[in-house]
Amino acid sequence: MAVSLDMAQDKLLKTVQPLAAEEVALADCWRRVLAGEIVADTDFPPFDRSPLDGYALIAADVAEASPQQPVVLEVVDDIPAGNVPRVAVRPGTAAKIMTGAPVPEGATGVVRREDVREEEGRATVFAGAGVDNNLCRRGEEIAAGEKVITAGTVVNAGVMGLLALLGVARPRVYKQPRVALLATGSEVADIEAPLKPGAIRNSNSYMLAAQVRDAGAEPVLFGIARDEIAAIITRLSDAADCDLIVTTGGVSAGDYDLVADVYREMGIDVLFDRVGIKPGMPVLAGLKAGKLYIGLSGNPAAASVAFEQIVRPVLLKMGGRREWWRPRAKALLTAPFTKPSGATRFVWAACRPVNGGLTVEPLPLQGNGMLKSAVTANAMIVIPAGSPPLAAGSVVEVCLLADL
Ligand SMILES: Nc1nc2c(c(=O)[nH]1)N[C@H]1C(S)=C(S)[C@@H](COP(=O)(O)OP(=O)(O)OC[C@H]3O[C@@H](n4cnc5c(N)ncnc54)[C@H](O)[C@@H]3O)O[C@H]1N2
Ligand code: MOO
Ligand SMILES: [Mg+2]
Repeated sequence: MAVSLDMAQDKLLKTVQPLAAEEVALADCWRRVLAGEIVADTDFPPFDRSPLDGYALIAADVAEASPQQPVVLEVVDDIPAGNVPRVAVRPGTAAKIMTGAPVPEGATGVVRREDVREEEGRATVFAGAGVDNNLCRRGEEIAAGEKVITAGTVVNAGVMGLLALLGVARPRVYKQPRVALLATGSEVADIEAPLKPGAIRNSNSYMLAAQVRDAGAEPVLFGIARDEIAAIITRLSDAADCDLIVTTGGVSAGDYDLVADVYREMGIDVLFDRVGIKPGMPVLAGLKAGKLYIGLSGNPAAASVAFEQIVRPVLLKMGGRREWWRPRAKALLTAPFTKPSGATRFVWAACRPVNGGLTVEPLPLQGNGMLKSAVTANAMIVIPAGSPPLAAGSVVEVCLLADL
Protein backbone atom coordinates (compact mmCIF):
# COMPACT_ATOMS: atom_id res chain seq x y z
CA MET A 1 0.00 0.00 0.00
CA ALA A 2 1.33 3.45 -0.94
CA VAL A 3 0.86 6.22 1.65
CA SER A 4 1.61 9.93 1.96
CA LEU A 5 4.50 11.05 4.13
CA ASP A 6 2.10 12.33 6.81
CA MET A 7 0.24 9.05 6.85
CA ALA A 8 3.45 7.02 7.06
CA GLN A 9 4.69 9.11 10.00
CA ASP A 10 1.33 8.87 11.71
CA LYS A 11 1.00 5.11 11.30
CA LEU A 12 4.50 4.47 12.68
CA LEU A 13 4.29 6.93 15.57
CA LYS A 14 1.02 5.29 16.66
CA THR A 15 2.72 1.92 17.05
CA VAL A 16 5.48 3.05 19.44
CA GLN A 17 5.70 4.36 22.99
CA PRO A 18 8.61 5.70 25.04
CA LEU A 19 10.81 2.90 26.35
CA ALA A 20 11.26 2.21 30.06
CA ALA A 21 13.50 4.41 32.20
CA GLU A 22 16.85 3.51 33.72
CA GLU A 23 19.22 5.20 36.16
CA VAL A 24 22.44 6.37 34.55
CA ALA A 25 25.52 8.02 36.09
CA LEU A 26 25.25 11.75 35.42
CA ALA A 27 28.55 11.91 33.53
CA ASP A 28 27.05 9.54 30.92
CA CYS A 29 23.77 11.42 30.57
CA TRP A 30 24.68 13.97 27.91
CA ARG A 31 21.95 13.97 25.22
CA ARG A 32 19.85 11.46 27.16
CA VAL A 33 16.22 12.33 27.89
CA LEU A 34 14.96 12.82 31.46
CA ALA A 35 12.19 10.36 32.32
CA GLY A 36 10.91 12.24 35.35
CA GLU A 37 10.49 15.77 36.58
CA ILE A 38 13.41 17.11 38.62
CA VAL A 39 12.36 18.66 41.93
CA ALA A 40 14.93 20.56 44.01
CA ASP A 41 15.46 19.03 47.45
CA THR A 42 17.27 22.15 48.73
CA ASP A 43 17.38 25.86 48.11
CA PHE A 44 20.01 27.23 45.80
CA PRO A 45 22.15 28.91 46.83
CA PRO A 46 21.86 26.76 49.96
CA PHE A 47 22.85 29.71 52.22
CA ASP A 48 23.22 33.49 51.94
CA ARG A 49 26.65 33.90 50.37
CA SER A 50 29.07 36.60 49.42
CA PRO A 51 29.57 37.41 45.74
CA LEU A 52 32.80 39.27 46.53
CA ASP A 53 36.09 38.95 48.36
CA GLY A 54 35.72 41.67 50.98
CA TYR A 55 34.05 42.51 54.28
CA ALA A 56 30.57 41.55 55.44
CA LEU A 57 29.09 44.35 57.53
CA ILE A 58 25.97 46.29 58.34
CA ALA A 59 25.27 48.42 55.30
CA ALA A 60 23.91 51.27 57.43
CA ASP A 61 27.31 51.51 59.18
CA VAL A 62 29.04 52.45 55.94
CA ALA A 63 26.22 54.30 54.17
CA GLU A 64 28.22 57.54 54.25
CA ALA A 65 31.67 56.00 53.75
CA SER A 66 33.83 57.57 51.03
CA PRO A 67 37.57 58.02 50.34
CA GLN A 68 37.32 61.40 52.14
CA GLN A 69 35.22 60.07 55.02
CA PRO A 70 36.17 56.44 55.65
CA VAL A 71 34.46 54.42 58.37
CA VAL A 72 36.51 52.25 60.72
CA LEU A 73 35.08 48.89 61.88
CA GLU A 74 36.41 46.14 64.12
CA VAL A 75 37.14 42.88 62.23
CA VAL A 76 35.55 40.06 64.25
CA ASP A 77 35.83 37.03 61.94
CA ASP A 78 37.59 35.63 58.86
CA ILE A 79 35.40 33.42 56.65
CA PRO A 80 37.00 31.55 53.74
CA ALA A 81 34.57 29.74 51.36
CA GLY A 82 33.72 26.36 52.88
CA ASN A 83 33.78 27.68 56.45
CA VAL A 84 30.84 28.73 58.54
CA PRO A 85 30.83 32.10 60.35
CA ARG A 86 31.68 31.88 64.04
CA VAL A 87 30.20 35.17 65.20
CA ALA A 88 27.42 37.52 64.20
CA VAL A 89 28.20 40.96 62.81
CA ARG A 90 26.97 43.77 65.09
CA PRO A 91 27.03 47.55 64.60
CA GLY A 92 30.62 48.73 64.36
CA THR A 93 32.01 45.35 63.32
CA ALA A 94 32.77 43.51 60.07
CA ALA A 95 33.86 40.02 59.06
CA LYS A 96 36.44 39.37 56.40
CA ILE A 97 34.76 37.13 53.86
CA MET A 98 35.70 35.43 50.60
CA THR A 99 33.55 34.92 47.49
CA GLY A 100 31.17 32.01 48.01
CA ALA A 101 31.44 31.98 51.82
CA PRO A 102 28.29 32.08 53.99
CA VAL A 103 27.37 35.58 55.12
CA PRO A 104 27.37 35.91 58.93
CA GLU A 105 24.21 36.64 60.86
CA GLY A 106 23.54 40.37 61.15
CA ALA A 107 25.43 41.38 57.99
CA THR A 108 23.39 43.21 55.39
CA GLY A 109 26.06 43.97 52.81
CA VAL A 110 29.57 43.26 51.58
CA VAL A 111 32.18 45.85 50.59
CA ARG A 112 34.85 44.59 48.16
CA ARG A 113 38.32 44.41 49.62
CA GLU A 114 39.69 46.97 47.10
CA ASP A 115 37.63 49.58 49.04
CA VAL A 116 38.91 48.54 52.46
CA ARG A 117 42.27 48.70 54.23
CA GLU A 118 42.73 46.27 57.11
CA GLU A 119 45.36 46.88 59.77
CA GLU A 120 45.66 45.31 63.21
CA GLY A 121 42.13 44.01 63.38
CA ARG A 122 40.56 47.21 62.12
CA ALA A 123 39.00 47.73 58.68
CA THR A 124 39.00 51.22 57.21
CA VAL A 125 36.12 51.24 54.74
CA PHE A 126 36.22 53.77 51.88
CA ALA A 127 32.92 52.92 50.17
CA GLY A 128 29.35 52.01 51.04
CA ALA A 129 27.49 48.78 50.42
CA GLY A 130 24.05 48.89 48.89
CA VAL A 131 21.74 46.95 51.21
CA ASP A 132 21.32 43.41 49.84
CA ASN A 133 22.87 44.44 46.51
CA ASN A 134 25.94 42.48 47.18
CA LEU A 135 24.60 39.47 48.98
CA CYS A 136 23.39 36.35 47.16
CA ARG A 137 20.31 35.23 49.05
CA ARG A 138 19.57 31.64 49.96
CA GLY A 139 17.11 30.19 47.42
CA GLU A 140 17.28 33.23 45.13
CA GLU A 141 17.61 30.98 42.09
CA ILE A 142 15.91 27.76 43.19
CA ALA A 143 13.58 27.11 46.11
CA ALA A 144 13.40 23.69 47.79
CA GLY A 145 10.42 21.81 46.34
CA GLU A 146 10.52 23.75 43.08
CA LYS A 147 10.03 21.80 39.83
CA VAL A 148 13.21 22.74 38.06
CA ILE A 149 13.31 20.58 34.90
CA THR A 150 10.43 18.84 33.15
CA ALA A 151 10.35 15.21 32.01
CA GLY A 152 11.27 14.86 28.35
CA THR A 153 14.08 17.44 28.59
CA VAL A 154 17.18 16.52 26.63
CA VAL A 155 20.26 16.70 28.83
CA ASN A 156 22.48 19.50 27.50
CA ALA A 157 25.40 21.16 29.25
CA GLY A 158 23.08 23.39 31.29
CA VAL A 159 20.97 20.45 32.44
CA MET A 160 24.13 18.50 33.35
CA GLY A 161 25.30 21.38 35.53
CA LEU A 162 21.92 21.88 37.14
CA LEU A 163 21.51 18.18 37.94
CA ALA A 164 24.96 18.11 39.52
CA LEU A 165 24.15 21.22 41.54
CA LEU A 166 20.99 19.52 42.81
CA GLY A 167 22.89 16.35 43.69
CA VAL A 168 21.08 14.19 41.13
CA ALA A 169 23.99 11.79 40.62
CA ARG A 170 22.01 9.09 38.79
CA PRO A 171 19.11 10.66 36.92
CA ARG A 172 16.32 8.49 35.54
CA VAL A 173 16.51 8.70 31.77
CA TYR A 174 14.67 6.84 29.03
CA LYS A 175 16.42 3.79 27.65
CA GLN A 176 17.89 4.44 24.25
CA PRO A 177 16.27 2.41 21.48
CA ARG A 178 18.63 -0.24 20.13
CA VAL A 179 18.33 -0.26 16.38
CA ALA A 180 19.39 -3.27 14.32
CA LEU A 181 20.91 -2.28 10.98
CA LEU A 182 21.12 -4.99 8.34
CA ALA A 183 22.29 -4.36 4.80
CA THR A 184 20.85 -6.73 2.21
CA GLY A 185 22.30 -7.27 -1.25
CA SER A 186 24.49 -9.93 -2.83
CA GLU A 187 26.53 -7.15 -4.41
CA VAL A 188 27.04 -5.34 -1.10
CA ALA A 189 30.58 -5.75 0.24
CA ASP A 190 32.18 -5.31 3.63
CA ILE A 191 34.16 -2.06 3.65
CA GLU A 192 37.35 -3.85 4.69
CA ALA A 193 37.27 -6.45 1.90
CA PRO A 194 38.99 -5.87 -1.47
CA LEU A 195 36.34 -4.67 -3.92
CA LYS A 196 35.38 -7.40 -6.41
CA PRO A 197 33.93 -6.64 -9.88
CA GLY A 198 30.24 -5.76 -9.62
CA ALA A 199 30.40 -5.16 -5.86
CA ILE A 200 29.39 -2.00 -4.00
CA ARG A 201 30.71 -1.13 -0.55
CA ASN A 202 28.22 -1.07 2.30
CA SER A 203 27.89 2.65 2.90
CA ASN A 204 24.31 2.43 4.14
CA SER A 205 24.99 0.75 7.47
CA TYR A 206 27.58 3.36 8.47
CA MET A 207 25.53 6.31 7.27
CA LEU A 208 22.43 5.06 9.08
CA ALA A 209 24.41 4.24 12.24
CA ALA A 210 25.28 7.93 12.43
CA GLN A 211 21.66 8.93 11.80
CA VAL A 212 20.54 6.50 14.50
CA ARG A 213 22.95 8.08 17.01
CA ASP A 214 21.81 11.52 15.98
CA ALA A 215 18.27 10.41 16.87
CA GLY A 216 19.44 9.52 20.39
CA ALA A 217 19.46 5.78 19.74
CA GLU A 218 22.07 3.05 19.65
CA PRO A 219 22.91 1.32 16.36
CA VAL A 220 23.69 -2.40 16.35
CA LEU A 221 25.31 -3.50 13.09
CA PHE A 222 24.26 -6.91 11.82
CA GLY A 223 26.44 -6.83 8.71
CA ILE A 224 25.32 -7.85 5.26
CA ALA A 225 22.90 -10.56 4.11
CA ARG A 226 22.93 -11.91 0.56
CA ASP A 227 19.73 -11.60 -1.48
CA GLU A 228 18.40 -14.93 -0.22
CA ILE A 229 15.30 -15.28 1.91
CA ALA A 230 16.89 -17.72 4.35
CA ALA A 231 20.00 -15.56 4.79
CA ILE A 232 17.93 -12.47 5.56
CA ILE A 233 15.65 -14.35 7.97
CA THR A 234 18.65 -15.74 9.86
CA ARG A 235 20.10 -12.25 10.40
CA LEU A 236 16.75 -10.75 11.33
CA SER A 237 16.22 -13.51 13.89
CA ASP A 238 19.59 -12.59 15.44
CA ALA A 239 18.33 -9.01 15.69
CA ALA A 240 15.09 -9.95 17.45
CA ASP A 241 16.06 -8.38 20.79
CA CYS A 242 16.56 -4.93 19.28
CA ASP A 243 13.79 -2.34 19.68
CA LEU A 244 13.55 -1.53 15.98
CA ILE A 245 14.82 -3.41 12.95
CA VAL A 246 15.98 -1.54 9.88
CA THR A 247 17.14 -3.18 6.67
CA THR A 248 18.37 -1.56 3.48
CA GLY A 249 17.94 -2.86 -0.06
CA GLY A 250 15.64 -5.36 -1.66
CA VAL A 251 12.37 -3.43 -1.38
CA SER A 252 11.64 -2.55 -4.98
CA ALA A 253 10.51 -4.52 -8.05
CA GLY A 254 13.62 -6.58 -8.84
CA ASP A 255 13.91 -10.37 -9.04
CA TYR A 256 16.18 -10.26 -5.99
CA ASP A 257 14.22 -7.73 -3.97
CA LEU A 258 13.13 -10.23 -1.33
CA VAL A 259 12.39 -8.28 1.82
CA ALA A 260 8.63 -8.42 1.23
CA ASP A 261 8.89 -12.23 0.92
CA VAL A 262 10.88 -12.29 4.14
CA TYR A 263 8.13 -10.34 5.95
CA ARG A 264 5.55 -12.80 4.63
CA GLU A 265 7.55 -15.83 5.81
CA MET A 266 8.22 -14.25 9.20
CA GLY A 267 4.59 -13.24 9.71
CA ILE A 268 5.37 -9.52 9.79
CA ASP A 269 2.21 -7.54 8.94
CA VAL A 270 2.87 -4.89 6.31
CA LEU A 271 1.73 -1.36 7.25
CA PHE A 272 2.75 0.20 3.93
CA ASP A 273 5.29 -0.41 1.19
CA ARG A 274 5.68 2.96 -0.53
CA VAL A 275 5.75 6.54 0.69
CA GLY A 276 5.13 9.61 -1.45
CA ILE A 277 8.64 11.06 -1.18
CA LYS A 278 11.58 11.32 -3.53
CA PRO A 279 14.14 10.03 -2.98
CA GLY A 280 13.16 7.26 -0.59
CA MET A 281 9.90 6.05 -2.04
CA PRO A 282 10.20 2.31 -1.41
CA VAL A 283 9.80 1.79 2.35
CA LEU A 284 8.46 -1.51 3.60
CA ALA A 285 7.12 -0.97 7.11
CA GLY A 286 5.84 -3.94 9.08
CA LEU A 287 4.77 -4.90 12.57
CA LYS A 288 5.14 -8.17 14.41
CA ALA A 289 4.36 -8.62 18.10
CA GLY A 290 4.47 -4.86 18.63
CA LYS A 291 7.90 -4.52 17.04
CA LEU A 292 8.51 -2.37 13.99
CA TYR A 293 10.45 -3.59 10.99
CA ILE A 294 11.44 -0.98 8.44
CA GLY A 295 12.89 -1.90 5.05
CA LEU A 296 14.55 1.12 3.45
CA SER A 297 15.74 1.43 -0.12
CA GLY A 298 19.25 0.25 -0.94
CA ASN A 299 19.99 3.52 -2.70
CA PRO A 300 21.97 5.60 -0.20
CA ALA A 301 20.25 8.95 -0.72
CA ALA A 302 16.85 7.26 -0.67
CA ALA A 303 17.68 5.38 2.55
CA SER A 304 19.03 8.51 4.22
CA VAL A 305 16.06 10.72 3.34
CA ALA A 306 13.47 8.09 4.26
CA PHE A 307 15.27 7.52 7.56
CA GLU A 308 15.25 11.26 8.35
CA GLN A 309 11.59 11.70 7.55
CA ILE A 310 10.10 8.43 8.75
CA VAL A 311 12.39 6.57 11.13
CA ARG A 312 13.91 9.45 13.09
CA PRO A 313 10.59 10.69 14.58
CA VAL A 314 9.83 7.14 15.72
CA LEU A 315 13.20 6.85 17.48
CA LEU A 316 12.78 10.25 19.13
CA LYS A 317 9.39 9.19 20.49
CA MET A 318 10.74 5.83 21.70
CA GLY A 319 13.61 7.68 23.36
CA GLY A 320 11.20 9.82 25.38
CA ARG A 321 11.42 13.10 23.49
CA ARG A 322 8.31 15.23 23.34
CA GLU A 323 9.22 16.91 20.05
CA TRP A 324 9.90 14.78 16.97
CA TRP A 325 10.07 17.21 14.11
CA ARG A 326 13.03 19.02 12.67
CA PRO A 327 12.54 22.78 12.59
CA ARG A 328 11.29 24.16 9.29
CA ALA A 329 11.72 27.67 7.87
CA LYS A 330 11.25 29.66 4.70
CA ALA A 331 14.28 30.52 2.58
CA LEU A 332 15.12 32.20 -0.73
CA LEU A 333 16.35 29.82 -3.40
CA THR A 334 19.74 30.98 -4.76
CA ALA A 335 19.59 28.87 -7.96
CA PRO A 336 16.72 27.54 -10.07
CA PHE A 337 15.33 24.09 -9.29
CA THR A 338 13.55 22.60 -12.26
CA LYS A 339 13.36 18.85 -11.67
CA PRO A 340 9.69 17.85 -11.72
CA SER A 341 8.34 15.42 -9.15
CA GLY A 342 5.12 13.56 -8.61
CA ALA A 343 6.00 13.14 -4.94
CA THR A 344 7.27 15.48 -2.22
CA ARG A 345 10.93 15.94 -3.07
CA PHE A 346 13.72 16.47 -0.54
CA VAL A 347 16.83 18.19 -1.84
CA TRP A 348 20.04 18.41 0.17
CA ALA A 349 20.97 22.04 0.46
CA ALA A 350 23.19 24.66 2.07
CA CYS A 351 21.14 27.12 4.08
CA ARG A 352 22.69 30.40 5.21
CA PRO A 353 21.52 33.33 7.30
CA VAL A 354 21.65 36.50 5.16
CA ASN A 355 20.36 39.96 6.16
CA GLY A 356 18.08 38.62 8.85
CA GLY A 357 16.57 35.96 6.55
CA LEU A 358 17.72 32.69 5.04
CA THR A 359 18.98 31.71 1.61
CA VAL A 360 19.20 28.13 0.41
CA GLU A 361 21.37 26.64 -2.29
CA PRO A 362 20.46 23.24 -3.75
CA LEU A 363 23.66 21.17 -3.81
CA PRO A 364 24.76 19.36 -6.98
CA LEU A 365 24.81 15.56 -7.51
CA GLN A 366 21.51 14.51 -5.98
CA GLY A 367 20.87 11.15 -7.66
CA ASN A 368 19.12 8.63 -5.44
CA GLY A 369 22.30 6.52 -5.38
CA MET A 370 24.55 9.46 -4.53
CA LEU A 371 25.76 10.85 -1.24
CA LYS A 372 28.35 13.57 -1.75
CA SER A 373 25.95 16.46 -1.25
CA ALA A 374 25.08 15.11 2.22
CA VAL A 375 28.62 16.00 3.32
CA THR A 376 27.94 19.74 3.35
CA ALA A 377 24.15 19.85 3.56
CA ASN A 378 22.71 21.52 6.67
CA ALA A 379 19.14 21.50 5.36
CA MET A 380 16.77 19.86 2.92
CA ILE A 381 14.57 21.85 0.59
CA VAL A 382 11.03 20.44 0.71
CA ILE A 383 9.42 20.68 -2.72
CA PRO A 384 5.73 19.77 -2.73
CA ALA A 385 4.48 17.17 -5.20
CA GLY A 386 3.56 18.67 -8.56
CA SER A 387 5.52 21.89 -7.97
CA PRO A 388 6.24 23.94 -11.13
CA PRO A 389 9.92 24.64 -11.96
CA LEU A 390 11.26 27.06 -9.34
CA ALA A 391 13.25 30.15 -10.36
CA ALA A 392 16.11 31.56 -8.31
CA GLY A 393 14.60 33.93 -5.75
CA SER A 394 11.56 31.70 -5.11
CA VAL A 395 10.59 31.23 -1.48
CA VAL A 396 10.84 27.57 -0.50
CA GLU A 397 10.37 25.57 2.67
CA VAL A 398 13.49 24.07 4.25
CA CYS A 399 13.83 21.38 6.87
CA LEU A 400 16.86 22.26 9.01
CA LEU A 401 19.22 19.38 9.75
CA ALA A 402 21.98 21.16 11.64
CA ASP A 403 23.08 24.48 13.10
CA LEU A 404 23.36 27.13 10.41
N1 LIG B 1 11.08 -1.48 -11.96
C1 LIG B 1 11.35 -0.66 -10.93
N2 LIG B 1 12.61 -0.49 -10.55
C2 LIG B 1 12.90 0.30 -9.50
C3 LIG B 1 11.86 1.00 -8.86
C4 LIG B 1 10.54 0.81 -9.28
O1 LIG B 1 9.58 1.39 -8.73
N3 LIG B 1 10.34 -0.04 -10.32
N4 LIG B 1 12.17 1.85 -7.83
C5 LIG B 1 13.48 2.45 -7.90
C6 LIG B 1 13.73 3.22 -6.72
S1 LIG B 1 12.91 4.69 -6.57
C7 LIG B 1 14.63 2.83 -5.81
S2 LIG B 1 15.00 3.90 -4.52
C8 LIG B 1 15.31 1.57 -5.86
C9 LIG B 1 15.14 0.78 -4.58
O2 LIG B 1 15.91 -0.33 -4.63
P1 LIG B 1 15.92 -1.47 -3.54
O3 LIG B 1 15.46 -0.97 -2.25
O4 LIG B 1 15.26 -2.64 -4.10
O5 LIG B 1 17.45 -1.72 -3.33
P2 LIG B 1 18.44 -2.64 -4.13
O6 LIG B 1 17.84 -2.98 -5.43
O7 LIG B 1 18.88 -3.71 -3.27
O8 LIG B 1 19.63 -1.62 -4.33
C10 LIG B 1 19.46 -0.41 -4.96
C11 LIG B 1 20.82 0.25 -5.19
O9 LIG B 1 21.43 0.53 -3.95
C12 LIG B 1 22.72 -0.10 -3.85
N5 LIG B 1 22.89 -0.55 -2.46
C13 LIG B 1 22.17 -1.50 -1.87
N6 LIG B 1 22.58 -1.67 -0.60
C14 LIG B 1 23.58 -0.83 -0.41
C15 LIG B 1 24.40 -0.54 0.71
N7 LIG B 1 24.27 -1.20 1.88
N8 LIG B 1 25.32 0.44 0.61
C16 LIG B 1 25.45 1.10 -0.57
N9 LIG B 1 24.70 0.88 -1.67
C17 LIG B 1 23.78 -0.08 -1.59
C18 LIG B 1 22.63 -1.25 -4.81
O10 LIG B 1 23.87 -1.70 -5.19
C19 LIG B 1 21.78 -0.65 -5.93
O11 LIG B 1 22.60 0.13 -6.77
O12 LIG B 1 14.81 0.73 -6.87
C20 LIG B 1 14.58 1.40 -8.13
N10 LIG B 1 14.17 0.44 -9.06
O1 MOO C 1 12.42 6.84 -4.72
MO1 MOO C 1 13.96 6.16 -5.07
O2 MOO C 1 13.69 5.96 -3.44
O3 MOO C 1 14.19 7.38 -6.31
O4 MOO C 1 15.42 6.77 -4.67
MG1 LIG D 1 16.08 -3.48 -5.96
